[in-house]
Amino acid sequence: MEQYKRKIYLEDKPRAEALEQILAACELTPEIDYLGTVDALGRVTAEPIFARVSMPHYHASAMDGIAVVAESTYQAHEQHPLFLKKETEFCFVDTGNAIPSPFNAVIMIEHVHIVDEDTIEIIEPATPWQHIRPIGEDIVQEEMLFPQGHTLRPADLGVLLAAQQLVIPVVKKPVVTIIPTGNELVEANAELSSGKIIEFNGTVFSGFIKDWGGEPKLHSIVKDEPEKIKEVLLEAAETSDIIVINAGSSAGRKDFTVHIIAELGEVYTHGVAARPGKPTVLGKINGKIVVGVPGYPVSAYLALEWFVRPLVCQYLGIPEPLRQTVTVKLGRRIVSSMGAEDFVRMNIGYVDGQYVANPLTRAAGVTMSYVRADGLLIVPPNVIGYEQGETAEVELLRPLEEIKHAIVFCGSHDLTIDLLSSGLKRARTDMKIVSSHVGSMAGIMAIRKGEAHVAGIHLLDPSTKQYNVSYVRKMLAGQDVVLYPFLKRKQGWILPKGNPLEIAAVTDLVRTEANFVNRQKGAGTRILFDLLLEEAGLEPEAITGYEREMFSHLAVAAEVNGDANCAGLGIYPAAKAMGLDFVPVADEEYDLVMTRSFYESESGRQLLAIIQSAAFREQVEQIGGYQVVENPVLKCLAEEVKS
Ligand SMILES: Nc1nc2c(c(=O)[nH]1)N[C@H]1C(S)=C(S)[C@@H](COP(=O)(O)OP(=O)(O)OC[C@H]3O[C@@H](n4cnc5c(N)ncnc54)[C@H](O)[C@@H]3O)O[C@H]1N2
Ligand code: MOO
Repeated sequence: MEQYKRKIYLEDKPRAEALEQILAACELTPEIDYLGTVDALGRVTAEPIFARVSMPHYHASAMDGIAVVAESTYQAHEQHPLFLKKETEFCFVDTGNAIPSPFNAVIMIEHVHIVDEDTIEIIEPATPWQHIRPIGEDIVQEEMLFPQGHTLRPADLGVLLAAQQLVIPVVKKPVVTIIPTGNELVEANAELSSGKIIEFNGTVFSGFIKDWGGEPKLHSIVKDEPEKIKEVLLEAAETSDIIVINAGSSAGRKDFTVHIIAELGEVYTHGVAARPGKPTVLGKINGKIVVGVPGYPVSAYLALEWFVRPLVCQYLGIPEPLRQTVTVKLGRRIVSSMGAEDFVRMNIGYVDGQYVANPLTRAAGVTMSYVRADGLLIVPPNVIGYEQGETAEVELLRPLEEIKHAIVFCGSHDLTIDLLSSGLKRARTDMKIVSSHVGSMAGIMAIRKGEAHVAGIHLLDPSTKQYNVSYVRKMLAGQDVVLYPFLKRKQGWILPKGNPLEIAAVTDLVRTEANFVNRQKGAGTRILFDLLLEEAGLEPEAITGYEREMFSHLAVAAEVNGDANCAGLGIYPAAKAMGLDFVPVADEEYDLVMTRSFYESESGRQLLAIIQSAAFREQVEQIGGYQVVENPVLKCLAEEVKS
């Protein structure tokens, strides 16, 4: 599209300034919907609402018993029981009954002695209006029940019905048209080919907009054709209150969102000083605000929250909801760029009485990091970051209670952890495992720094040929931890189907110049590979791809799957999962190192009970290449490590 030049340099406008501009530029006057009360849940009142009748609207008995004239009972006393005659001096009433005149008090049936059908005896006087709900005790006719701008909750609907308000003026939900654009986008059920991307941002945006009180209208995918995009934008400006156009916001050859908005209306901002989400476009077409959010999902979700949520709230006349925050200790150093805000997705664990948070990947295309995140650390523009161990405030994306009950699992990746996780969730709906796959060494370090409850490790000591024990004794010396034997699993060569290069030993990698896929430093598999090299008298330089590091067994298998000249080292189930060949090299011991306080805690006991259950063992052994250690005896006791 020759008429539109690439825009290479974006602005760095402070987010608050960009927002202020569009809030001021938004010309919408909220409209009113009149809804039946029963349909008004979650809606925002457009006007103050007053009671049409009182509740109760008559004097009502608050108890089961008898109605009396209080003044005529004053003589009653234990020594001078008073006898009352039915109809003239008392009448029976039940809770909720109207109190007939001239009665003005109720005595509970438990305090009444029934002498015969027409006579009762009381031994205590009643005070005027006791156990009577007077007219308007709850709601007084004409009182204001709710101001405008109130979001109606279930109990609010009860009040409205009781006050005979049957039609409620609520603010119309602002209609937000969402326009996904891109030639590469396809529907989720399409046949996939390289370069095609499933359109899912639109559905996520719709969900957010519903949650915020708007009415999403998801347009079908629009191709990168300026004329088509213009047509859709102009139509959306007619039929909706706010427009969200997705992608085409940065510097690509077909990123012309900004030019089209400028042509059809005006652009206020292209580029905000916040990451991810920087290449956001803010403008207006025919009186309607257009928010051009970047394509990368995480950037898009944040940009939507920064700019679309405030527009929806302004329209509805409600404040923006604030997230709960928690103070955390940072498990890792956080680096941020000066002059821009950084939104860092964080995992939070509750370990040894404090919240510890670690950053997840900052890649804007990794949706799972947003899905897994417990919170967002927002680094202000004038802060270049935080040191490890510093405290910081994190906005929560989940309830704190949920975070508090999570078992923080660190260390080497193993497929059985997912089984353990679902087993735990089945046994205890309030508990879960949060795992991060950082490798065995980093797992031990996390235990040492009090950032995790459990770490899965498989570290072979080349000198003793023994797994894990020497590492725990050395790296966790002086700490209150135990080493729990968990699994035996097969490690071996992960190879393309049919093993075309006929690899069976490390020397074969050199002979065939196979493309090796390594694991990251500190991973148990990496240590095993280095030992194999050493035993064969080889240097890392002899291996093609020694520097190519993957962070999990499955990632290694996925690499091998795509390349007939490839080879990796990893566990059998990863090879099996991808239909690859496997040549066993070692039986390794995958153990769990945990703080003693966790081992002895209720959560720890629960976790070990699942590990030792027959059902779990069966599930694990079915995968193949695994054996759960039966009747395990702790390999390392806290006392040994401590001394
Ligand atoms: N040379 C530069 N390149 C890029 C820059 C830059 O400043 N200079 N910014 C990067 C950043 S940061 C972001 S964020 C993205 C924004 O890209 P666009 O808004 O132009 O989006 P696309 O390129 O069309 O898409 C990017 C990516 O997003 C995913 N995507 C897009 N639409 C959808 C959808 N409807 N559903 C799901 N996923 C979607 C998809 O993975 C696309 O590949 O630009 C960087 N580049
Ligand atoms: O701004 Mo991009 O949105 O950093 O990923």
